[in-house]
Amino acid sequence: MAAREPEIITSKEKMRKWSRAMRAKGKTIGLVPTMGYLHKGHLSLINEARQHADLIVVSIYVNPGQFSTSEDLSTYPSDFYGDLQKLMSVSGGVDVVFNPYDLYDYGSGRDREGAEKRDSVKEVSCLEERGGGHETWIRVEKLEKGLCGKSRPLFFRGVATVVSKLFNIVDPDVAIFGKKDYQQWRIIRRMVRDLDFAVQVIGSEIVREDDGLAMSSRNVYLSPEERQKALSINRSLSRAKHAAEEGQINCKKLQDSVILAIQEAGGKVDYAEIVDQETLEAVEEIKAPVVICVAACFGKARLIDNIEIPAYA
Ligand SMILES: Nc1ncnc2c1ncn2[C@@H]1O[C@H](COP(=O)(O)OP(=O)(O)OP(=O)(O)O)[C@@H](O)[C@H]1O
Ligand SMILES: CC(C)(CO)[C@@H](O)C(=O)[O-]
Ligand code: BAL
Repeated sequence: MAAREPEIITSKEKMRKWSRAMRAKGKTIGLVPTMGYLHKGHLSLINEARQHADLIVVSIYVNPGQFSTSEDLSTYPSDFYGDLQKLMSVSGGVDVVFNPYDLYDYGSGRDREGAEKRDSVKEVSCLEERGGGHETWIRVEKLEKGLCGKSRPLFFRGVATVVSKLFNIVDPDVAIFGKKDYQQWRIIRRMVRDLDFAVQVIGSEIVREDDGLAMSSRNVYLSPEERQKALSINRSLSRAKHAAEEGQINCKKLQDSVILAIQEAGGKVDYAEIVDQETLEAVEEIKAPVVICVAACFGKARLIDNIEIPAYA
């Protein structure tokens, strides 16, 4: 099939018009939210979206509201034209790339309120630091607290808020998220349920490199040596799953084995926890379906990965 160029829409007003026009024609819309620098993991989400919707919108937006001021917003990798080439290679194509310039631009009513308030707030995201006056945030209060939320306390606030904005603008029937970002997927599902968004949220399986490393835009930060060492993440997760299959249901023992393997490879473990798949609460023994979630740094790359384990006991 000939490569099809997606339409590029850069303003929220045009995006909304397109979406309304398509819905008026009876078309269903699938949204794949991304921050760009696309890889095969992203493309798998598009393929999944194709199974559920007539038209596909891929958003590419590096959201300042989910980065703290000490994180990598300014160096986050991007390659918009490379991304377009990749999107054109997807079977069935992509209808729209939504690459907004005005997501947090509210027109002439802008003020510097966000910046002025900065001193009184302990943690601010890059969005507030810039001071556009945005002050409405969505918090998924319990699910956002553990795992990545411990070291990135504003991250999920930023994600839930920007995803809500995208849902309001694109008005999709279906949205696809990768299970690599397991906590993010669970948070979006809970937000959609709790706030009655009319969007079906689908979690799509993790896509890995041939050697098992979970694909991630931030893998580009790894030196060849760090990349080799980072394989300890997936390998230790697979070993822990195997041990659970063999009857080891003590979570502390399993977690410790994962932490040790990553540390021995030179990684700095942020967390390795076994949690309930739905509530993300820590469990002591595997009796119901769990997921082992890991975040670890190799050099300047902070990588996350996980493995689901059904209950064996
Ligand atoms: N290897 C993967 N397999 C499946 N989905 C993925 C994979 N990597 C990313 N995704 C999904 O793609 C969507 C967009 O993610 P994003 O653009 O942040 O990419 P990323 O590779 O996760 O980047 P980062 O390295 O910054 O975390 C998210 O829903 C994410 O879970
Ligand atoms: C969902 C998302 C696009 C929101 O900015 C981002 O967190 C991501 O790429 O996973
Ligand atoms: N994949 C989630 C985006 C982030 O970690 O900033």
